[in-house]
Amino acid sequence: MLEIEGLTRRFGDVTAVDDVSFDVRDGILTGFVGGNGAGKTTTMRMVMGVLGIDAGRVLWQGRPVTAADQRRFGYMPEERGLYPKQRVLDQLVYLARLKGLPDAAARRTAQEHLERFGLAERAEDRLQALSLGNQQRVQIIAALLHGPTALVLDEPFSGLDPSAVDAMADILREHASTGVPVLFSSHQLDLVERLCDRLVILGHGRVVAVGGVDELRAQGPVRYRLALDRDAGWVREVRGLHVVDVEGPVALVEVVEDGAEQALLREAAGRGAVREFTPVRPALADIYREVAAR
Ligand SMILES: Nc1ncnc2c1ncn2[C@@H]1O[C@H](COP(=O)(O)OP(=O)(O)OP(=O)(O)O)[C@@H](O)[C@H]1O
Repeated sequence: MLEIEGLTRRFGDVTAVDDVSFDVRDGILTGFVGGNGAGKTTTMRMVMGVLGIDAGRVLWQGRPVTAADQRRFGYMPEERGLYPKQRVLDQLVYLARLKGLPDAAARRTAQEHLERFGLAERAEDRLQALSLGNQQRVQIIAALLHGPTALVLDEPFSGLDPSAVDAMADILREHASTGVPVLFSSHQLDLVERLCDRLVILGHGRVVAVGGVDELRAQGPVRYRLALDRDAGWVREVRGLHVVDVEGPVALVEVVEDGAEQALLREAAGRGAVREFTPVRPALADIYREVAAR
């Protein structure tokens, strides 16, 4: 397990990361989300030891992380940083060897990963000849080649087409299922919701929410969808509700005062047929908007 304890980093007057604490647990996919400039990249850089820490510490398996531990992690930095002019396979073999794999094993694992990401035919191309999405796939492979003990990935899904997103998601799940802790940042909340077990939401350098996706969703507003056989515009008059949307006979409302949903249902039943009255779990995007606005 990776434990991040009170990490803080300032750039001049800006406190980019301010007393940030959370765990990245073994065998679990942890999504790291937050608006532009929230401090995700800065936090990941400190975890990987490529940026100095002003306060706080990073623990790996219960003790302060060492450079040797960090070398065994798989890291996909925001700035990427492969060599555009080098051939794809040569580059991956070189990187795998740097991580300590013998030549034959390095070649075999690089080829297997290229195959998996649909890039086997591009192995002899220079990186710069590949599309940006394919360059991104190569970058991901570079982080995975050596059988990392933890994964720290900065926006691994950005720029990928849907089939590469699926391949990437499968690979992250696979790594997690072998007990590896996986932390990845993303702006794609639908993807994070689909993929993650846990979530850390950062806002202005601070942790604003952390927990299981279902747990966070359960803390969100309680909404109901009401479908009638006639216009539902009158729901705006019901006390204790926030009307999110009304379109003809269908309304989406949020309960502000306990019990308001019962009053709503009674009123609806008195006015005609109720075709549907169901609780709606808020999407992660709604939770995110709510906590980010705090
Ligand atoms: N090297 C640096 N020098 C000065 N300020 C920096 C530096 N790196 C980051 N910052 C500032 O720190 C804050 C956090 O930036 P960071 O890149 O960590 O956020 P982020 O959550 O990764 O954002 P994004 O989603 O846009 O990539 C921002 O205000 C940024 O301008």
